[in-house]
Amino acid sequence: MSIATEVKHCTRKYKSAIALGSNLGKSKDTLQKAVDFIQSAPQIDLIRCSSWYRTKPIGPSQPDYINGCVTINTFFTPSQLLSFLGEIELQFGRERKEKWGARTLDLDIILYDNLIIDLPNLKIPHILMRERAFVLIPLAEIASNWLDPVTMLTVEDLKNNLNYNKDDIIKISSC
Ligand SMILES: Nc1ncnc2c1ncn2[C@@H]1O[C@H](COP(=O)(O)OP(=O)(O)OP(=O)(O)O)[C@@H](O)[C@H]1O
Ligand SMILES: Nc1nc2c(c(=O)[nH]1)N=C(CO)CN2
Repeated sequence: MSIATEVKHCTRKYKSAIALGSNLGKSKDTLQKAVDFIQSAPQIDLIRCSSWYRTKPIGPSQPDYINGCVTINTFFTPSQLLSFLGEIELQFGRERKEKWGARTLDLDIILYDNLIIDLPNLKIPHILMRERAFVLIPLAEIASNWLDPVTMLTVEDLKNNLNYNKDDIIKISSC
């Protein structure tokens, strides 16, 4: 297990997994454009993009989501990556209203190398990743062997441990 309270400066690229979600507006277009944005950053190389899934909302009553995941190699530190993703969310008109409420775009850092990051505004691995089918199913498609540094289980193992209704998460298209 590798615990880091912060990575101050990257002298090499680190692998990271990002979850994307949207349930307001033209969600699939938004997500596709967000992937274009992510890969246009000089500090980022896109490795893989999962399929897109239509998923039932967890939380308050709201429209279905489109969800997916990407893996990247990046020179961004975890905090720089969080700021970069926050800027993209804002560009797509994201407003923070209610917790777990509807949003045009949500970008979460799920994993960053094999590091455990515990900052006030940033927890990696994402604290809810192990219970979210809408994260683990797309992520297992593109990074099944990645080890969660907290449980030392692979993404595939975590996915297989999930209890979820198969009708609540439907693959709709490739990235
Ligand atoms: N791994 C992470 N990825 C993205 N944001 C994170 C992470 N860990 C902590 N945060 C913090 O979570 C804050 C709230 O995020 P956000 O508004 O997207 O929450 P949410 O999408 O409603 O809920 P959830 O975090 O459960 O998906 C962000 O401002 C960020 O500082
Ligand atoms: N299906 C689904 N449900 C959610 C999602 C999401 O991306 N997909 N995001 C949430 C808050 O981040 C809350 N609930």
